[in-house]
Amino acid sequence: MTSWVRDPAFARDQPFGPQTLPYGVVDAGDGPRVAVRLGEHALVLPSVAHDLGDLAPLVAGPSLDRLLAASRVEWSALRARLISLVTRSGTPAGAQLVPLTDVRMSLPFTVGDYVDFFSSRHHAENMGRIMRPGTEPLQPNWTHLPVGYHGRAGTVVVSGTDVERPHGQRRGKDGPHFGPSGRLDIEAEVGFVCGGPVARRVSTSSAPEHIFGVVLVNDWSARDIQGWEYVPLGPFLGKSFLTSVSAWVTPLDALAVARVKVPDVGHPRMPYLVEDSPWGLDLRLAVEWNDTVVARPMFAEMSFSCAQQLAHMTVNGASVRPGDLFASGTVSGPTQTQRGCFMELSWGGRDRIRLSDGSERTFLEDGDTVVISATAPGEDGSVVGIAPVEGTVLPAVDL
Ligand SMILES: O=C(O)/C=C/C(=O)CC(=O)CC(=O)O
Ligand SMILES: [Ca+2]
Ligand SMILES: [Mg+2]
Repeated sequence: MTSWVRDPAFARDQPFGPQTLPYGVVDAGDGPRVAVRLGEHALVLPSVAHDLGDLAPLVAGPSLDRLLAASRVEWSALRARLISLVTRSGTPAGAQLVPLTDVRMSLPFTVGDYVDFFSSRHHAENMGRIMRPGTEPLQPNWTHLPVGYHGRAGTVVVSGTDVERPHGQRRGKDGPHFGPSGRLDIEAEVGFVCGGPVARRVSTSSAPEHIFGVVLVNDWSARDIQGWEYVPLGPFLGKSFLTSVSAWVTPLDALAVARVKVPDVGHPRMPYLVEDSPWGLDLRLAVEWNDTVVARPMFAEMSFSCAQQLAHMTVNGASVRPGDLFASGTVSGPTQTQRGCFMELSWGGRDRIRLSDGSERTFLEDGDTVVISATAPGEDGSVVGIAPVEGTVLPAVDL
């Protein structure tokens, strides 16, 4: 039986086949509406409200906020209903299936609190070697807890938003200078979108009740601003100017087959960080710089899982609520071509990175475009996609 959806990209061997079904918010000229991605099309969900029955109100609003505020039971029920709807042969009455080229995407949910972790051992060690030569690359806390900082939720934007080069202070030989960043960088990360009931002290085993799904994150970073400002309190203006996320949220349910154990850290984890079932994820990222793939970071290398990060974030009594977003930290692997930022790829600006047009780079130039994409293994040999996150650098404004 073939599906009523006629789109060659809506196939199980393609990232956005019926095994994925990510949610986003599209505007096809009649305002923002919740949709599910089918290959290179968006199915506008209010148009099939009749088939969604009692679950239709979850996707009736202008964002994913109501869906996020529901529960894992409802998320799984809606997904099951959608799978049967998009794989049947008969077109549902009223179904509005729009090519992605005809819609404008918006930020799919209202971002609550935003946290950025630092859970790649390779990234942490490389940054230590580059930024703090001659010292131990890992701080003594690193293997014991997922190091992180609270970021700026209000500057999280949807994929496709331009990135204006930020101004700021940086270190100079004769004291600090002010001006446009000369070391604008990316950070390829995986973001976890929270949902479900407001909760505190979330255990690793109940973390999936509070994690709706996954996006890709580009944590744009101005290394010169960061290097001058961030001791001892951590990143501030060097990262708060913009953080980009995918336009589509891949449900955690789509990643069941991709679950893997996180690597050992060399000693037992504290009890609140022990997992009774593994929540590492085998996501394979690709970083494209002006059409050249410059890195293929492996998320399975991350030393702390999303469940451990959420457990840690709430163990002190802090609450998590729908719309909160936490990012994994830059995803870097052990090899040179698995590094998730240009600071590492160029080793602090020492080495030049060659692009396919023959040009060379260390950090971002005005007009450059970066696209981060990812896939994961799905059921029965299928492939699950995490929608790409893309941005183009604009020159700094005149101040
Ligand atoms: O180790 C450093 O000096 C700096 C590290 C970062 O900038 C990384 C950060 O923002 C967290 C992460 O993405 O892993
Ligand atoms: Ca980061
Ligand atoms: Mg940022």
